[in-house]
Amino acid sequence: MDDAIARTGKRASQGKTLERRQLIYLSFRKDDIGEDVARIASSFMWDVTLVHDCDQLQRALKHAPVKVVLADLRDAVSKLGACLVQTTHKYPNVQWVGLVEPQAADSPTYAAFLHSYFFDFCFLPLEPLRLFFSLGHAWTMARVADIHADTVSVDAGTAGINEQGLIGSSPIMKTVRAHLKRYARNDLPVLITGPTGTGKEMAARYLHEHSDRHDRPFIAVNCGALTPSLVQSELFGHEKGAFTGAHQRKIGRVEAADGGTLMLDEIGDLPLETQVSLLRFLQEGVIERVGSDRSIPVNVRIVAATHVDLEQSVAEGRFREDLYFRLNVLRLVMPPLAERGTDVVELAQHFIHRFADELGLEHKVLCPAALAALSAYTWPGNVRELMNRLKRAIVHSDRQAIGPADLEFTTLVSEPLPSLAQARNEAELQALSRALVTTNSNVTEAAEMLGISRVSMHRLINKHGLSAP
Ligand SMILES: Nc1ncnc2c1ncn2[C@@H]1O[C@H](COP(=O)(O)OP(=O)(O)OP(=O)(O)O)[C@@H](O)[C@H]1O
Repeated sequence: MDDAIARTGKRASQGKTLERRQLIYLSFRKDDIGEDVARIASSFMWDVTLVHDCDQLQRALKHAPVKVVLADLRDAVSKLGACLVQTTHKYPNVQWVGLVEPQAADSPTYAAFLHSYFFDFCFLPLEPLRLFFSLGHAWTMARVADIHADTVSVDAGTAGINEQGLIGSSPIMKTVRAHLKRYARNDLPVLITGPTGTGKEMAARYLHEHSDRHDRPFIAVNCGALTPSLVQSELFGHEKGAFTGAHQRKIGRVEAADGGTLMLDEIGDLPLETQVSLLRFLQEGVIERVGSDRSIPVNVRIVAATHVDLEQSVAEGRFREDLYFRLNVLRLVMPPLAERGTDVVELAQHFIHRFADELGLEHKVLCPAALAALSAYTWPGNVRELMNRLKRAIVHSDRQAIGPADLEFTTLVSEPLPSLAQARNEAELQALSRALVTTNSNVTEAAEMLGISRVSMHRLINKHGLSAP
C-alpha cells in the first residue's frame, strides 16, 4: 500500500511543480506512529512537523502556513479539550483530521470532539491511502475557508461587519449589519423593532460604534422602567430643590448623551404625558432641567427601540402620532433567532467559551445531539434565551460535553438529515476513492471503472482535492 502512495505522490509531481504542503502531527504520546505518519505523508508531498503538546502546536501554527493538523486522539481526551478550544478559536480555518482507535469513536466524549472540531478521522492502524485522501480533502477545505474568510473581511471593510459585536454569518444578519453601517453615516433617527431578546440594544450600540460619535457617550434609557413621577427628571435632569428630595442638581440621561447616541429602549412604554416633552426636545434640540427655565442645547442621535407594534399603539391612542413620525425615519427590523439558520450554533459556540472565561470554569463542548437540538428549537426568547440556557448548562453540568438535557431539552431531537447534495457528494467521493484505490491511482483505469471520461475523472479529482496527476 505504501508503494501505491509513493506512486501516487510521484505521479502527482510529474509534469508540474506541486507546492509541498505543511502538516502538523499532534501526538500527546511519544511513540512510533509519528515516524510512520511523517514517512507516509512526505511521500505524497507533505512536510510534517511533529508536536507533543498544545504550546508546541501553537508555536508551529504561528510560524508556518499550516492548513491541516493531524491529531492522534489516543489517550488524549483530557489534554485535547482545552487545546482544541484554544487552537480552533485562534485558527478557525485550519482543518483537523483525527487518528482514532475504532472503539473510541463510540465514546460520547470522542464523538463530541470529532463532530464539533474535526473535518475527518482515520481509524488506527493507519491505512495510508485513506490518510492520503483525507489530508488532501482537508487541505482543499482549509483553502476554501481561507478564500471565504478573505471575502468576508473585504465585506467587513465595506459593510462594517464586526463579527465580535453582532454575531451571525446568516445572510439576514449580514444585511442587518450592512444597514446599520449605512445608517451610521448620518444622524437621522432610527426605529429598531423586533421581538424581545433579538439584540435591538446591541444593534443600537453597533450603530453608535460605527458612527462619528463613537468616542462620545452611548446612553440607553429603558423607558418602560421609568416611574411616571420621575420620568421627567430622569430624562431631562433637575435643579437642586426642584422638588422634595432633590438635594442636588442632577444631569438627565438626554443631557448625559450630549454629542453621542441616546437609545430610547421600549419607547412604546413611555407614558403619554412624557411623550410631549420628548417630542419638544426632538423638535427644538433643547432641554430644560426640572426646576429651571433655562434652555440647554443638546446634540444627540436618537435610536428608539420597541417590541410592541407602535402603529397599533398610535391607532389606539396610546402613542402620539407626531412623535411616532419623528422617530420612525430610518427603520430596522431585528429578525427572530429562528430565522437566522446556523447563527444559533455560531452564537452558542461563542457563548460557551465566553461564559466559561467569565465564570472561571473549564471550557466545554456541545455534543452533536445538543447542536441538533439547538438548531431544531423555535427560540421564543431569542438570543437572551439561548444565553440563559447555555449559562445554566455550563454551571450545572459536570461533563465535558454538554448534551440536550443540560440545555433543558427534554424531547430528543434526532440528527438532521444531510441534504441531497451533501449525500451525493459523499457518494461521489467514496466511488472515486474506491476506484483510485482499486486501480492503484491509475486515472484511465479508474475512469473506465466508473464509466466516465478521463476529463471528468480529472475534474472530480480536483473537485474533491484528491491531488492526483
Ligand atoms: N447577534 C448577537 N451577537 C451576540 N450577542 C447578542 C446578539 N444578539 C443579542 N445578543 C445578546 O443577547 C442579549 C439580548 O440582547 P438585547 O438586550 O440587545 O436584546 P433586545 O432585543 O434589546 O431585548 P429586549 O427587547 O428584551 O430589550 C444581550 O446580552 C446581547 O448581548
